[in-house]
Amino acid sequence: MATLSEAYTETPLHLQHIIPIDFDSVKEVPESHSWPRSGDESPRRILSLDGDHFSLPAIDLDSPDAIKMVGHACKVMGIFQVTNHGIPSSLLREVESQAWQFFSLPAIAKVRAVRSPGGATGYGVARMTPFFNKFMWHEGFTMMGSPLEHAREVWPHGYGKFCEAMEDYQDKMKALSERLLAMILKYLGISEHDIDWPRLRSNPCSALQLNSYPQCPDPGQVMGLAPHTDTFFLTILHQKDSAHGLQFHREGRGWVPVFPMDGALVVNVGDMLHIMSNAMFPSVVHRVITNEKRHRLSMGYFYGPPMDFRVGPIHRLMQTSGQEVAARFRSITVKDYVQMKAKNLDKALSMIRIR
Ligand SMILES: C=C1C[C@]23C[C@@]1(O)CC[C@H]2[C@@]12CCC[C@@](C)(C(=O)O1)[C@H]2[C@@H]3C(=O)O
Ligand SMILES: O=C(O)CCC(=O)C(=O)O
Ligand SMILES: [Fe+2]
Repeated sequence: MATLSEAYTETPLHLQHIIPIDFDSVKEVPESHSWPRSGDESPRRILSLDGDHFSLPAIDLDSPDAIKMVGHACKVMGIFQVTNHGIPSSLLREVESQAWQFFSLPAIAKVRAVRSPGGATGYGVARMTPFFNKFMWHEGFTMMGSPLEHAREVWPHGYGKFCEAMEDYQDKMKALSERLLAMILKYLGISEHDIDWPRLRSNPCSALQLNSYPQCPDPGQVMGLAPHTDTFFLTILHQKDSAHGLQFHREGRGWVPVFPMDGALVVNVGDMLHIMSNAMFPSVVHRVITNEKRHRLSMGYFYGPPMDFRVGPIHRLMQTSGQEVAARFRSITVKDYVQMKAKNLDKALSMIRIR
């Protein structure tokens, strides 16, 4: 069966710029990284916070109402926070510390772990970079399972702790993703008979992405991560301490900041859950802005179905109270959707939309 990395090898080569600039050596923002200062997409454009403090709901996963609250948050916002998620804080600290050690290395050392052209894992700019005419103030490190192959290039004699922490984190994130997905399906009234649940869980596509947003001399000019939706079912994000930067887009309100909450993880709906829920759950558009004083780190875990799984609106959802609801998307294999997204980014969803 094809793997997620194999799906990416078909991304056209001209869509690949890979190595980030050496942020330590730049004293002012180069033209290549300077985004328009005005307009909706400007990094400066945010929700006016005066008198309008908005905080993302934090759901206690151990609460008896957790299923209802998770489902409701998926429906109205497509993004929420969770507490009592079962990820030990010691592991979160260890992953932060390992990520920090990696991104603090000189550029020449990080490049030893660079993502190969057509590859999916390793160090580099965000995959979506070629869709924008400016670069982002960001560097990332992507893993799908063990990061050994890259880590031993960076630390030939000391890669053990990095690999151990990243593998343990991915195992625990996978379990949490399964738990959240099960809650979401339960909320939707979907049983194991309505969906091939064992196969869905058998060989999921997943990735861990470490994100680094170095401090920037002029944050209003740069974009940490440009607006996008995530491809898979859901993303679980951990933000290191209090440096904020993540914003999501809300119709009629603009860009809403997500302030990190100690001990909470951010969960957002991705395209595949949007498709399977027949657009009941929005695949939330989000972006990241940077800080002048703080270097920000985040870790995103992406969880989706196996590569050969067909995603489409769940049939059961289209038969509510005896009435047939029309499917809003055609079904597509995960592999084809990943490739479509790699070639078309935000146009991919509309390419499979029926109505
Ligand atoms: C599994 C993945 C999702 C992702 C591409 C990737 O292979 C690993 C990194 C992910 C990320 C993070 C930044 C935004 C994004 C659009 C990108 O360019 O790389 C997402 C990708 C995605 O969800 O499609
Ligand atoms: O760094 C963040 O807060 C968000 C990262 C993100 O959107 C991603 O990795 O897809
Ligand atoms: Fe994202």
